[in-house]
Amino acid sequence: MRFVKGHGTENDFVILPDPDASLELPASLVTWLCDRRAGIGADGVLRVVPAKLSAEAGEILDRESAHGPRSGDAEWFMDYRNADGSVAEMCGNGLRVFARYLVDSGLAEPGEFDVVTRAGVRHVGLGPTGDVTVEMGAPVVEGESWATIGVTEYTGLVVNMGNPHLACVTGDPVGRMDLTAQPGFDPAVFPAGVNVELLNSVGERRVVMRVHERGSGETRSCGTGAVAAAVAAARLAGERQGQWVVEVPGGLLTVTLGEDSSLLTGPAVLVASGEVTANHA
Ligand SMILES: N[C@@H](CCC[C@H](N)C(=O)O)C(=O)O
Repeated sequence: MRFVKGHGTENDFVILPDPDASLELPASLVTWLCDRRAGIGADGVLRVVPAKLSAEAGEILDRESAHGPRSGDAEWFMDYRNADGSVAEMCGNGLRVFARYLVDSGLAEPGEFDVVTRAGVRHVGLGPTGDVTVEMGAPVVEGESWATIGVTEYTGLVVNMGNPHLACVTGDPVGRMDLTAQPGFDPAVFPAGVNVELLNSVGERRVVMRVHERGSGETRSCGTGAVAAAVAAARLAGERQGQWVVEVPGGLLTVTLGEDSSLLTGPAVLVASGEVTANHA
């Protein structure tokens, strides 16, 4: 099996090209690929599938066609899996790395194009090298909820980015928090689990964020989480739009909040490629 390894602000992925849509991805294969000792090691897997060969992508494109002609142009479907093998709707850093892979491998021209994700069609923009920007859609704020870390409870904003987030702005320094275990959360609000972001405001339109991701544990960055964090910080500052810098353990992301949209910009790099023989249980 051919693979490429890449990361976006150290949120890392195993990329699996699947040009004829023949690759099966049982959870056991994904967890083995993502295993940092027994496998390649990653926070998730990105399967690269031609949209026209994927029934799932076809359904998404049909559903989206009402939103405009652009969606029909998407050539590639990003099949994203978390490190535990679970399927997620969307991955912002993954999509930036996915786009970088398409351009670097000659499957897409530098510039702008669309990619199908389970959360819908997403527009990406990138040059032959450098940062990648993703149009992340409109963040949907669905009220407030709580998360617990140890005995401490944090209040946060429920933000739907296609996938579920709870973004908690706090005065407790996030650098000192123990995010090794899944934070407690309200299963009535998040029946399918949640990605939990903890953040401190550290300047004008600048936050420091750590995240515990559903299905992957603590990661060094989360793109959808960075947008959710910017939305929470903006609301607290009485703002709705503008550009926010989100410092994550793996680097810096820029989030631009618009009236009905959001953009995520940051680095996306490919670091290795090779052949792997699946020998998972
Ligand atoms: N790291 C991703 C989010 C990946 C999916 C998430 N763990 C979920 O289950 O919703 C990002 O960069 O957005």
